[in-house]
Amino acid sequence: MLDAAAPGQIVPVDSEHSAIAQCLRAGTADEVDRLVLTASGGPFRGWTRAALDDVTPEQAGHHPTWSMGPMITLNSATLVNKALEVIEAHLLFGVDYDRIDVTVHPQSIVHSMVTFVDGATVAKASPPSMKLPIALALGWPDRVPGSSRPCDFSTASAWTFEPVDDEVFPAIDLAREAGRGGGSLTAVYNAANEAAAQGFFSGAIRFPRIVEIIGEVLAEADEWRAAPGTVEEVLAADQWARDHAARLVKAYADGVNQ
Ligand SMILES: NC(=O)C1=CN([C@@H]2O[C@H](COP(=O)(O)OP(=O)(O)OC[C@H]3O[C@@H](n4cnc5c(N)ncnc54)[C@H](OP(=O)(O)O)[C@@H]3O)[C@@H](O)[C@H]2O)C=CC1
Ligand SMILES: CC(=O)[C@@H](O)[C@H](O)COP(=O)(O)O
Repeated sequence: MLDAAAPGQIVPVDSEHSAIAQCLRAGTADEVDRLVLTASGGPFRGWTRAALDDVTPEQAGHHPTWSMGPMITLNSATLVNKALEVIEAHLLFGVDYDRIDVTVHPQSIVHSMVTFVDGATVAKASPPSMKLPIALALGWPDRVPGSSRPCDFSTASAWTFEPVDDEVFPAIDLAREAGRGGGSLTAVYNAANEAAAQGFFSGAIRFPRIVEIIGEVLAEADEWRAAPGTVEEVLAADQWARDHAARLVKAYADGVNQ
């Protein structure tokens, strides 16, 4: 898709990538040091790995700051949403995985940031609403007046940032590995997640198994490391990963390591 698009033809709508696109206006491509994606941390921020074993689909369906559909809400809870956003940021902005960070910002007001080579970090802030990024994408590169209410600095508020707990939430590390691996591995990651998520929604597997299954599918995915020549090859990788993840879901549901 990136190869087929004309320069500037793809305008991001997702709040994080919209924020990065806005921050990037503050400098040249050569002046970019790091991209910093913000994550709410989801409903289970601060939980232990053991506590996640008993999470229900209903609990995973309650996002702390955004009202979204069931799949992206579950992906936010596993941090797979942020993992996919890291992959997307790499593809959209051409920045190496080593230079894309994630920070947990539970208030979801700073939607992402760019750090430049002189040490300046430019952040994009607005109350959590998709109206602004959608309006900006429609009007791009012009801003649409009144598309969202701005931050209110007349009352006290605190914006906090903390590191991701990669031990409890390994989804982002796995995505970086898949991205660095190249080929169709990121498609494998996405498809394995979708199949494992269905397993969780149906009650076949526990919550932490979703990301464990992604890791297990990726560990067997060496045949998909080659750069795909056609869309059909990507779809074949997608189907292979869905089938493999579904087999793992069934094995867990049948009692192995559940
Ligand atoms: N909601 C938000 O604030 C944000 C959403 N996004 C992204 O936007 C997308 C939509 O999210 P959201 O609106 O929250 O999700 P919803 O679950 O509310 O909506 C998803 C829609 O996609 C349709 N759909 C799902 N699978 C297929 C398919 N195979 N073929 C055709 N239609 C399909 C569903 O149809 P049906 O109802 O019939 O199943 C549904 O109408 C996601 O990719 C999400 O990551 C990104 C940033 C923010
Ligand atoms: C609204 C939006 O753009 C989502 O991507 C949202 O940011 C997801 O929240 P998490 O940060 O919890 O993944």
